[in-house]
Amino acid sequence: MSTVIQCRDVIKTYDDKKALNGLTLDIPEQSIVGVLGPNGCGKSTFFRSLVGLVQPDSGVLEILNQKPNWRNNADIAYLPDRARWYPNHTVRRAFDWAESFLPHFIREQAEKLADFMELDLDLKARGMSKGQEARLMLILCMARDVPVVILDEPFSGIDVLSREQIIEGIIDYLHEREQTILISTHEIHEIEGLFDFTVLMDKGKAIWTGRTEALRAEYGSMHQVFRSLYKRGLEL
Ligand SMILES: Nc1ncnc2c1ncn2[C@@H]1O[C@H](COP(=O)(O)OP(=O)(O)OP(=O)(O)O)[C@@H](O)[C@H]1O
Repeated sequence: MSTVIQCRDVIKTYDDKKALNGLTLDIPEQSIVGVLGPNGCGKSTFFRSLVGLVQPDSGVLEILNQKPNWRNNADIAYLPDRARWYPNHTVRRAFDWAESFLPHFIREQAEKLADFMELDLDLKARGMSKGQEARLMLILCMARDVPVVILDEPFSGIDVLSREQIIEGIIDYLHEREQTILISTHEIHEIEGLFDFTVLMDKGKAIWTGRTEALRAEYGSMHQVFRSLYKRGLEL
């Protein structure tokens, strides 16, 4: 299977802190990838590097067979952590904006997802709960027909019941599409069934990468995975 992302010995230092400390991994195309690890292990820095928002100090990083650059960002949907929407815009206006400015945005798909996630098109961002705003941001990425979707903690702020409902629905939706989807999350126990492929990070490195079924076969439950692989215990 061909790879869509390749990283070799990528290092990124902030002041004297190594956010990425020799990150090496390959991500196969058309897979749903969980990028997991404790707070501060470098997940967001990895994602920001993939869209060119962060320049690594050294190492090799390629996405869609190119170094990250603004031109191939048209083919990547990226949801940053802590993303917010313009307070005065309704969901409908956000979709108008996305239709004009986001390459490969499919409005019909966005409206289907909004309906499915019970997000009223007339709701303004300033009147939204944290969870409703998180749904809007998720839809703006998921409604794009691009080869790579990168979601940095897309479920934070969404309550457990809604999260389960949304996740169940998007499993079918995602498996119908020929995209590579990277998702970082701390909600591991609820969504581990979603991932074909898992990257476990710690201290700026990938400490395990591979098919999720191989991870389970090697370690058992995700709980056991984290007990075995993270000496600091369960911090997710
Ligand atoms: N702009 C920055 N300036 C200084 N340090 C930073 C910056 N961004 C990240 N860091 C540091 O780099 C390390 C990795 O941060 P990063 O946000 O990539 O981790 P993370 O795995 O996404 O964490 P979390 O799960 O808490 O979101 C942390 O120690 C963080 O404090």
